[in-house]
Amino acid sequence: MVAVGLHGLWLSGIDYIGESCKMKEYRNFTLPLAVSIVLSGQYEDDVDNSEEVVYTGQGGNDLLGNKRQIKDQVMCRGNLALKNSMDQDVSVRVIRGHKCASGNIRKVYTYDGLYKVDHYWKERGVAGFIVFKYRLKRIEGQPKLLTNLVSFARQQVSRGHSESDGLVCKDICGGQENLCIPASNENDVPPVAPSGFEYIKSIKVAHNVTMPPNAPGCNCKGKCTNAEKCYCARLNGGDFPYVRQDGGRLVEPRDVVYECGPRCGCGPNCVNRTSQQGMKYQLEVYRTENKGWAVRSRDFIPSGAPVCEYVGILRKNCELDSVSGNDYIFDIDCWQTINGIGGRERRSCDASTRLSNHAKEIYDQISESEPEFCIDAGASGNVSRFINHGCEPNLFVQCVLSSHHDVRLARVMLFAADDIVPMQELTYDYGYELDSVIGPDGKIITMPCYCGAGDCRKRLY
Ligand SMILES: C[S@@+](CC[C@H](N)C(=O)[O-])C[C@H]1O[C@@H](n2cnc3c(N)ncnc32)[C@H](O)[C@@H]1O
Repeated sequence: MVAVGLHGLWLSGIDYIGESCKMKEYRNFTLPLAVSIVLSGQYEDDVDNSEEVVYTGQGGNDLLGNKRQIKDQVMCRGNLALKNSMDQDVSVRVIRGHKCASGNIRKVYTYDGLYKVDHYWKERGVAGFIVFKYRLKRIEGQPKLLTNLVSFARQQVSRGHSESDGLVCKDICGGQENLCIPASNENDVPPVAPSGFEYIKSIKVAHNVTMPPNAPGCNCKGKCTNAEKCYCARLNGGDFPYVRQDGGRLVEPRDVVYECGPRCGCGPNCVNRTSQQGMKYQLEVYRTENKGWAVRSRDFIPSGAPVCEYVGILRKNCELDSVSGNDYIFDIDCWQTINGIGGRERRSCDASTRLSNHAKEIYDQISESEPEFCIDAGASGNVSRFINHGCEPNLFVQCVLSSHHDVRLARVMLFAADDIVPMQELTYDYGYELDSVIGPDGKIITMPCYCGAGDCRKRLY
């Protein structure tokens, strides 16, 4: 917190601008002036109701012993600073410390927004000594406060679901995934559960789509480790796309990731099968105010980790022309992305320069400027069908080839673009070009974006 400038003091819970400050900005203020407080359960007299906090002033507390009040507090330093902030209507940052049950991190801190001190008083605290009390109220119009849902246990929110507010379904996947996926709804009255679709764990292929034969594989045994000898590593440009940390993390986005497949000699735990291991993070579907359903994680997700595959029915795009109103179509546009077609942004690694002969034969057949195939998760899909678009997303789309090498039918994986803290909405960039969606009457269709990002372009398409 000190390093990022959120709270400037290592030990004290009230950070303030002191009386010696000569900066012009504070010329007209009475100093000291509080700028941030940390609520960490240190004071026995603190009351924390999330949006409203009663904060105990500083001093008189046996910080090194049993943390109890051992003498009266005095109206100076941080205590005076909080009073001055109230008198001068200056907002204060509130940071909460959450105890971690395990791991090396003993406490996780969350920045919970700006509050204003609206009242202060003096009273005899629980231990019989004078303490100052400050009532702070959270300023309205800030993003919803999630801290009361968050109880960190080394990068993880409790996996029990019964305590989660608004639980409407214990497991939308009915036990199909490695972990259950609860759904909660605190927005509708009465609170409904997600419906109108069948949960499927893996891709189903439409009857008129023929999957390519299995691609040749590597001769490695057990786990692939030698990038020079491994055929699949060579397809990836001579290295493995994943590092082993946390069970496999993708180092960077690529045009295509070639994973080991059915004809490879390695076993199921090879790092080059990272996207084939199933879901590892506790995801939750929840109802939003204006975007329908959304997905968040109750676990911390490290950058580069696989989150889920976009699963649905693998269909020919030409079949969909007559179908309108399906919000769950994912075009497999890997080839178009590799070639920067239709405004798609090319990625840094150019896989097309290092394709196997087998893959090149397939690529030579592709002349389409529009994707031929898509994944339709309208009627059948997995949790990814609930993930919304974000203009500053925390997931990215990665095409993965594992059993065959035909990019038109690549698997679509979502990976963490950044470290993702628990309870943050998961989003990816849907990649629509503005004005690219045309209605049956030939007119452009637009859709507002409510992702809430600072840089939101305000339209999904
Ligand atoms: C694949 S679905 C995502 C899940 C969807 N919210 C639901 O309730 O099932 C895509 C649809 O969600 C909505 N959506 C996704 N991202 C959005 C955003 N940033 N702003 C507004 N609506 C969004 C749009 O209706 C979009 O067509």
